[in-house]
Amino acid sequence: MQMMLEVKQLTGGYNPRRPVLHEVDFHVKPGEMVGLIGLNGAGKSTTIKHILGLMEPQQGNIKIADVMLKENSEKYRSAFAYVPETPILFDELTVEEHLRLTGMAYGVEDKRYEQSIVQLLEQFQMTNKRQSFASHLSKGMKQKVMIMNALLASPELFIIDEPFLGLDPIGIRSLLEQLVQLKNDGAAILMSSHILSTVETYCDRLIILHQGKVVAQGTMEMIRHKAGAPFATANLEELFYHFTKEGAN
Ligand SMILES: Nc1ncnc2c1ncn2[C@@H]1O[C@H](COP(=O)(O)OP(=O)(O)OP(=O)(O)O)[C@@H](O)[C@H]1O
Repeated sequence: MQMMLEVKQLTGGYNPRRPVLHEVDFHVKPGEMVGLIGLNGAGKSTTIKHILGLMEPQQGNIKIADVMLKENSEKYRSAFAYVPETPILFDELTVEEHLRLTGMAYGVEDKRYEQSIVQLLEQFQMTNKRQSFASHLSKGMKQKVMIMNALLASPELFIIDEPFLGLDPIGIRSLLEQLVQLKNDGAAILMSSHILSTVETYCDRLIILHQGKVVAQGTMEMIRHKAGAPFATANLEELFYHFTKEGAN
């Protein structure tokens, strides 16, 4: 099966003499939700910045939809939508204007646009905020606008950074339902989160980053196997602790 996202032997960071990431290697296929987890400072956001093309790999390469950014930036960029941890909106635009902009940027047809935004606004309990300016929204509502924009764009790959923090329980459930639907329809999803129970329940595979290295990856079964016999029935939190405790690797 074609890889939607391929990160190959990625070494990178903010200073060429002191890389933050060391030969990070993983992929996400269509129809898969993959969780990227690690302690504070493990390198999750740095990995995501490289994938977004905001940072240049020092070694290795990244492909989205089979192309590197430098080979075909339009194909690379239009294949994914990114939901950042901290919402980034235009204060002077309304919720609907944000959605309209996304619809235009991703070429969403008028008919699908109308149907989608009515559904999204309802699912995320934002119908009565349709005409509100972004500056008048709460933090969680801003996060919902970012998520609705990504869902409206409906790309082949979603990159979602710590999506649950600002959301209320209904928002979390709506997001998870939508992600499962998208995945079942063939989308690839890379999600970074500290909420391990949710990651364990929803992700098909996991990548555990520790001090800029992948210390374990695969299905829960594969990660349990790697941890050894005492972890045969361990949950993700126990496995996470095992692989990220001081000096684990
Ligand atoms: N702008 C920056 N300049 C220099 N170093 C940075 C910068 N941003 C992050 N770092 C360093 O890179 C390392 C990885 O940080 P990163 O933000 O990728 O971690 P993270 O896994 O996303 O953590 P968290 O769970 O806290 O969000 C840390 O040592 C951090 O200090």
